[in-house]
Amino acid sequence: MTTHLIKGVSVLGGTPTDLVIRDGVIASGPAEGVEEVIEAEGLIALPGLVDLHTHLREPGREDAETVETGTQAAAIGGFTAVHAMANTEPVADTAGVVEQVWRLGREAGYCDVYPIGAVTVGLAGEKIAELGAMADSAARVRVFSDDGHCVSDPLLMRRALEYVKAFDGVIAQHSQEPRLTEGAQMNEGELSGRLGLAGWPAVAEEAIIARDCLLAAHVGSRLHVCHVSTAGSVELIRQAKEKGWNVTAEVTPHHLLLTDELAATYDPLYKVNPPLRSASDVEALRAGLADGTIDIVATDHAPHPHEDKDCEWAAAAFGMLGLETALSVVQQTMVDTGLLDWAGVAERMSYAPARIGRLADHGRPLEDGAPANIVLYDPKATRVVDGSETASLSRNTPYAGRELPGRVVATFLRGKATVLDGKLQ
Ligand SMILES: NC(=O)N[C@@H](CC(=O)O)C(=O)O
Repeated sequence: MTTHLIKGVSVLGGTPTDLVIRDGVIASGPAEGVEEVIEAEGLIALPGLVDLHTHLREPGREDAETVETGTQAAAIGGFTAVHAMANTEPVADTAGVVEQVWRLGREAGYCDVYPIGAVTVGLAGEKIAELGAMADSAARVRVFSDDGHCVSDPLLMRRALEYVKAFDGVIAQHSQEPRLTEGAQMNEGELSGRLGLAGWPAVAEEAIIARDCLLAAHVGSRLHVCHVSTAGSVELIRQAKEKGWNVTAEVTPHHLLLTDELAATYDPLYKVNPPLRSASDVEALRAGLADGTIDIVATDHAPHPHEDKDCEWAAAAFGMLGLETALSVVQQTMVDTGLLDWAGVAERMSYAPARIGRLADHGRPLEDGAPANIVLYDPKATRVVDGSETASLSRNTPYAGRELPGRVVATFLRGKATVLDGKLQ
């Protein structure tokens, strides 16, 4: 394995220093035997990013994404670990499917893949899946989610929360009261009325979050709230944390930047679950992420082939790409606004998601002896996003034509460069 010297890099935005990567770890002592030097003046080194919420689509929808293309997109975005959501075909609700996804990730070699197990069989919300078998499998599943669907039955949710305590698991809930969102197309408000699209009320998200926080506290288990999108949700999570309950939460990059005003274009690129919300929700999400109420940024990378997006709004699939642009959007919304420093970004995009997923080798400070999972990032670069150039198999980025700051220059997975000079290796 190549020994790298990264010269003059600013670790988490601190004073420039040299980093040596030898035999897959960050090495101490003099830079002996260096084979490749990376001049990193002006670049920031962060621990490899960890995504708790990625849709890789394999098995079943390899026309939208495969484990290989999705992890290539992840590496380009600076990620060294992704959690793969369970809504594949077949659903990842057995040890066999999660092991298949885990193995495909290892074979591709761009990024570690940690499969998420479904909470209920077939995501149908009727019967608890084989959570223990998935936890005991080679994939060592710790995160369980029916994402795309809410575990709406309170008794099933209670049982799932109780069940995962045995192996220190967590239920990642897609908080959406189904009866309140039947046929919903976009955020409920004055704009949905004007556009004639069925509204998706904030309370549909908030009612489930409130219920689940109470359930998690009642049984003493771990709850993770997926893609928080409203100001009211932030407030509920704040209250749960004040009470000391074991609740964590994520926000997506798109909910930190984009608003429901974009639905006025009727362009399904902006159709997503949960929907883009109002400017005041965006402000509350940014504040919640800054003060730690929301623990992490997770991409909810949701690739869809063009035939599922290139159609009228009501018929289009929900979801947007996120892996390749996440760090830039976080820079624009949180760092360039003064809400977070780079250490704060490392906490929310690497350390904390690794803790929630119980990952040992990711989300570690860039210290001697730590696995060399590293991203080198140029915060001064800018680019206009080209929607036709994605490592992802799909093209449904909501940022096409938008100028975003920053550029991932290199990504290292256990000392092996997966990206160098912005290009996949
Ligand atoms: N987030 C999305 O808009 N889409 C997700 C699942 C979902 O509907 O939540 C997907 O799998 O496409």
